[in-house]
Amino acid sequence: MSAPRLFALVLVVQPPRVLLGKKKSGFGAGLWNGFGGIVEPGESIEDAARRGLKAESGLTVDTLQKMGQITFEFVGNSELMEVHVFRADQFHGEPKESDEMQPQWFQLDEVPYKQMWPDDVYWFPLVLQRKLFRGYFKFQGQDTIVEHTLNEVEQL
Ligand SMILES: Nc1nc(NC2CC2)cc(N2CCN(C3COC3)CC2)n1
Repeated sequence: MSAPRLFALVLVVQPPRVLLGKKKSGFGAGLWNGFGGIVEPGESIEDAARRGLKAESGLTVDTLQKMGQITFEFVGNSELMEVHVFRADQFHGEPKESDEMQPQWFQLDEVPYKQMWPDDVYWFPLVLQRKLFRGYFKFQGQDTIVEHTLNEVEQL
C-alpha cells in the first residue's frame, strides 16, 4: 500500500454563515467545497491549507484549527486520499473568484449538500459543532459511498 495522497481543506466559518467555493474544473468540478489543495513535497499540511486558501479564495488567516482527518478509498484504486480538515473563524481580505473556485457565503442552515461531495453531509456538521473527528469513506465511483466510519476523537 503506497502512502496516501494528502490534501488540506479549509472551512471559513462565521456563524450564521460559511464560505464555500464552487470548483470550476478538474476533480470535483461543479461541487461546492472548502478551499485548499494537495500537500506538496516538503510542505506541511497547514502550509498547504494556507496556500490553497489564498490561491483559491484570496483570503489569508492567522489561525487554523485542525478539525478532522478523513481517509478515502476508491474501489479499484489502490491509492488512498487523506484529507485534513481545518476551520478558520477569522480571515483577512475579501473572497475573490479564482481560476479554480467561485466563492460564495452560505447560511449554515442552507449548506448545499446535494451539490457537494457525498461524504460532506456526514462530517460537515462536526466542523460546525467544533467536534474533532476521524473518518473513513469507501467510494464506488464519485457518487456512491459503499462503507464508512466516522468517530469523534479527543485529539487528532
Ligand atoms: N469535501 C471533500 N470530500 C472529498 N471526498 C472524496 C472525493 C471522495 C474530497 C475532498 N477533497 C479532496 C479533493 N480536493 C480536490 C481539490 O483538488 C482536489 C478537495 C478536497 N473534499
